[in-house]
Parts: sequence; structure tokens; C-alpha cells
Amino acid sequence: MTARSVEQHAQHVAGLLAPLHERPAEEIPLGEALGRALAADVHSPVDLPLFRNSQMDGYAVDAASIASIPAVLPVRGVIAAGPAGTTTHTPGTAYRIMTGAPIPDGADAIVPVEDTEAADGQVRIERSRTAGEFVRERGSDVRKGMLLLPAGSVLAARHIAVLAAVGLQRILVRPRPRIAVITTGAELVDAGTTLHAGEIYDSNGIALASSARANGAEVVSITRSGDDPAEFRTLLAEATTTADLVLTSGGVSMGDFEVVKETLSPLGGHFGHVAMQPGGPQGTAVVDGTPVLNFPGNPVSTLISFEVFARPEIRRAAGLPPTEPEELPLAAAVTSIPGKRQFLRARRTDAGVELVSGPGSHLVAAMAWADVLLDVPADVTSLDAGQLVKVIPL
Ligand SMILES: Nc1nc2c(c(=O)[nH]1)N[C@H]1C(S)=C(S)[C@@H](COP(=O)(O)OP(=O)(O)OC[C@H]3O[C@@H](n4cnc5c(N)ncnc54)[C@H](O)[C@@H]3O)O[C@H]1N2
Ligand code: MOO
Repeated sequence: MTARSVEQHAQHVAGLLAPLHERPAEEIPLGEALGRALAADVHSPVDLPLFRNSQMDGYAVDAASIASIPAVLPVRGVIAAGPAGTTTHTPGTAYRIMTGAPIPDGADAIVPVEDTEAADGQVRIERSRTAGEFVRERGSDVRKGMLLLPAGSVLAARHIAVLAAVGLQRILVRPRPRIAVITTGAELVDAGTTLHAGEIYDSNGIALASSARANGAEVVSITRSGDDPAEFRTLLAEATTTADLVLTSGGVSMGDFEVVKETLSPLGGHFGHVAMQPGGPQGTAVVDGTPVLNFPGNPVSTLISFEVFARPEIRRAAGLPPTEPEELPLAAAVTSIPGKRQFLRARRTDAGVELVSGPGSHLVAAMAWADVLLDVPADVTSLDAGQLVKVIPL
């Protein structure tokens, strides 16, 4: 059986995952919007600042009255930031005013308190100010109706700040793909369980779920099946009721207990080899109308399969920008397997990109130490020190 290329399999996966991109935008509270992508342009419903206000704690005056200094002006009152009626300025007088408080109509400058001395209902001003100084004009930041943030903006705290400042409570964002994770293997147990001979901790469940979340997905369930096809089929049926995409790990290769392959092959699943390492054995299926990606069980294979096949589609569905590969020099020469695209674990150093491990797909600690995958094309078997190479940021 000839292996598919990575590009061919990625294209096949993209076709299966097309429904992820058709889900409608959803309206959510602003407080839950961190990291979400705006589904539509947001225009400001108001001017910002909302009203003309003081930039300093000090005195609201008219610049003309303090043109010659020192000037001594009667203080007509105190204006705090907060609910207030309108006040009107009389030339030659001052109001004590706080930062953010509305400026009296007719006042055109604020004198910071540091440049003043108050006594007996009067203020002595030691320094002139020109009209407009320390005055925050209404609409000087944004005008009502102006584009605040374009569709596609991925909301960071600063974006949420301005949406809150204009008083928006709910916003329209791209939906998060709902993902279910099923791990398989009779050897798997939860952390915190006493290990018996032959057992290992299930790391792929939490790893795939974390990968999905890190790329904008909502994880609806993480479950685990032993090697019994009926058990796996039941979990799958449950998963497809809530998920837009199911990710599985393990059970896809050439062993006697390949629960995923055994269950899904008769249901029209496709299982075969992709010319890559790690991540060679791959499966795909559509179950009850829901796409299912079947990644190999080795911990590094599972994570790299996610990076290569699932991450681009999940990010796109969530409205997140793609992770762009980088070109960096190689610290030391590298050899690679002929005929397979290799994704080697590496990290950026001052000397260039450096491998952190050999190619073994069980080396889960080395995967953690990597910050990039060195992407070696299938037809390349050696790379020289200093050569520019393609890396995929993790
Ligand atoms: N005769 C052949 N054997 C294998 C081939 C092959 O082509 N011919 N391919 C190898 C490659 S490459 C990979 S990758 C694995 C894929 O195997 P499966 O997807 O069937 O995965 P399992 O056999 O279930 O597990 C492989 C390995 O990973 C460990 N594992 C599985 N699930 C988890 C988990 N949730 N958390 C932590 N570790 C997990 C499992 O214990 C095994 O060690 O097949 C090769 N064999
Ligand atoms: O291709 Mo498998 O995923 O190396 O270990």
C-alpha cells in the first residue's frame, strides 16, 4: 500500500472538517471573550471620551484668566468624577476638579494642583496654561460610529478594554469547535492510580484536549476505551452527540488489538500510512455525521498529528490566524529518513535550531523541551550546519 503524502492527507482532513467552518457566529458576554475572534466589525455606539473631562486633579479655568501670573481666582466649588449635573464656568473664577470629572461649560484649561496654592476660598495659580491643556475632549479617542475593531480581531485584554469602555455587554464571535477526545488502550490508567505491571498513565487524553483548547476549541469530553470495540463504539456514539470533531489516539496500527481501526474500518473509516514520521499510521472516519480523526497512540505521534492535521483547521474554524512556519539556521548537521517527511523536535538557540532528541515517537519529555518542530521534506536526507531550515513553532 502506498503511503499518502502529508499534503494529501492534510487535504483529505480539511475536506472532512469543512463543516467546522460553517457553524454560525455566536453572541457571548464580553467577560468570556478573551482569546475569541470577532465575527463582525464592531463600530462604536458612543463617543470616547463620553464627555469632556479633566486629565488632572487641579482647577478648571479659562486660559485667558491665568495669562498673567500669579493669578488669584475665587473657587466656586468642587467637581468630583461621578454623577453630576452640568456646571458653568464664569471667566476669572475656578472650580476645583478631579481627574475624569466633567469640565464646566466655558472652562478651557486645567491647572494641575501642583501649580496652585489654595486658601480662604481662593486659589493662587503659579503657572499659565494654554486653552486645551489637560482637557480630554469628548470623542477625541473615538467617534460614535467609527470602526473600533475589525472582524477577525482576536480579543486580548486591550481589545476587551475598549469594548467595555463603549458599554458593550455582548459581542459576536466565531464559534469554538466542540471537540471530544477518546484515548484507547488497555494499558492506560489515570494519574493517581496505582500502576500494575504493564500499565502506563494516559497522557494523550489531556494532551490532545490541551492542544485543542490552546487552539481555540472547546473540549466537550475526554474519555477512554479499553480494547473492546463495543466499548469504543459506545464512547464514540456519545461523543458524536455533542462534538463537531472527535479525536482519538491509539489503536490504528498493525497489532492484534487495534480497537479504533477494527471498529471504524467496517463503518467506512480510512486507515493507512502517511509518509511522515512521527505520525505514520493515520485514520479518518465520519461517524453519525461527525468527522473523526484517528491519531496514532505514541505520545509524540499524537501531538504531532494534531499539530500537522488538526491545528490548522481548528484555528481557522475558531477564527484564529494560522501558525506560520519560520526559517532559521541549523546549529548542527541533521540526517533524516528517506521518503518520509520528518518532524524533529528542536529548539531555538543562539547558535541556531538544535535537535532536542532523536526521532523516537515515545520521547514525550523531549517533546516538552522542544519549542519548534524541524520540518524536513520527504526527499531530504541530510541538512548542513548553518543551512536555513523550516521550523513550525509549537
Ligand atoms: N508492525 C508495525 N507496528 C507498528 C507500526 C507499523 O507500521 N507496523 N507503526 C508504529 C508506529 S509508527 C506507531 S506511531 C504506532 C501506532 O500505534 P497505535 O496507534 O496502534 O497505538 P497503540 O499501539 O495503541 O500505542 C502506541 C504506543 O503509544 C502508547 N500510548 C497509546 N495511547 C496512549 C495514551 N493515551 N497515553 C500515553 N501513551 C499512550 C502505547 O502504550 C504504545 O506504547 O505503532 C507502531 N507499531
Ligand atoms: O510514525 Mo509513528 O507515529 O513514529 O511513531
